[in-house]
Amino acid sequence: MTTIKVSDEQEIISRLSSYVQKISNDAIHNRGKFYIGLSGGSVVKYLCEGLPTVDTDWSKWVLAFCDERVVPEDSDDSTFGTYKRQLIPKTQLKESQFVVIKQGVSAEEAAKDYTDKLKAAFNGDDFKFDLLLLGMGPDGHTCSLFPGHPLLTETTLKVAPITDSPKPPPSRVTLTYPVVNSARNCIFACSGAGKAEMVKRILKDKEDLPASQVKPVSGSLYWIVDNAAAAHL
Ligand SMILES: O=C(O)[C@H](O)[C@@H](O)[C@H](O)[C@H](O)COP(=O)(O)O
Repeated sequence: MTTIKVSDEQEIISRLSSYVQKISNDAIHNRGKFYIGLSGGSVVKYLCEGLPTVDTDWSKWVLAFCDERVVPEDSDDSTFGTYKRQLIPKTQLKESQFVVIKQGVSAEEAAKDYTDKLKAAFNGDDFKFDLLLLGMGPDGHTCSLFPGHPLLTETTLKVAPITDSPKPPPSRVTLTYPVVNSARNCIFACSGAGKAEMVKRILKDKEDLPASQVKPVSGSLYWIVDNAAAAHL
C-alpha cells in the first residue's frame, strides 16, 4: 500500500490524473484495452476535472462503475448521468464505452443485468479491472459496502443489489470484494477535514472498516490524501 500526501484538492486531481494516464497507457500497450471502474461522490469532481487532461487513446477505454445508484439517468443522483453530462463532452469518450445499469428496474434486476453486461465487456466471468477509482465515506464505506452490512461478506455475487443503503439514495448496485480485490490497481482519493478522522482510523489505527478491506490480491493499492484529510496521520 502506498500513501501519497498532497497539499490540496487540486493536487489530488493532478496526481490522480497522472496515475490514470500511466495505468491506462500500460494497459492499452500490454492488453489493448483499459478497464476502469468509476465511483460517485466527491471522486466525480476529481475525474471530471482531471481526466480531460490525460494523454491516452480514449477509444480503448471501457468504463464501468464501482457502484451506481438505481435512479433515472437524468437524475442528479445518477453517477453515470453526471459523468455523461460533465465528462463525456470534455473528452473523446463515447457513451457506448460505458457499462451502465438498466433503467426502470429494481436493484435486484439492475444487478443481474449489470453482471451480464460486465460478462460481455470482459469476455467472461473474470471481471479484472485495470483500475478502480474509489471514494471513502465519512463512515468508512467504499463502493456501496457499508459498515455492518451483510454485503461485506458476500463472496458469491460479483455485483450485488442493495436497497437499504444508509447513504441516500437507498437503492444501488455495487461490486463486491471478490471483484474489487482482483483489480490490478485501486486508488482512493480523499480530501478535506471531513475525512480526517476516518483516514486516521483506517490508515493509522488499522481499524477493520469497509475501506480497509480493499486489499487487491495481486494488485497495487494507493491512497491519495490531502493535508486536511491527513491531519491526524
Ligand atoms: O455512490 C456513491 O455514493 C459513491 O460511489 C460512493 O462509493 C462514494 O465514493 C463514497 O460514498 C464517498 O463519497 P464522498 O467522497 O462524496 O464522501
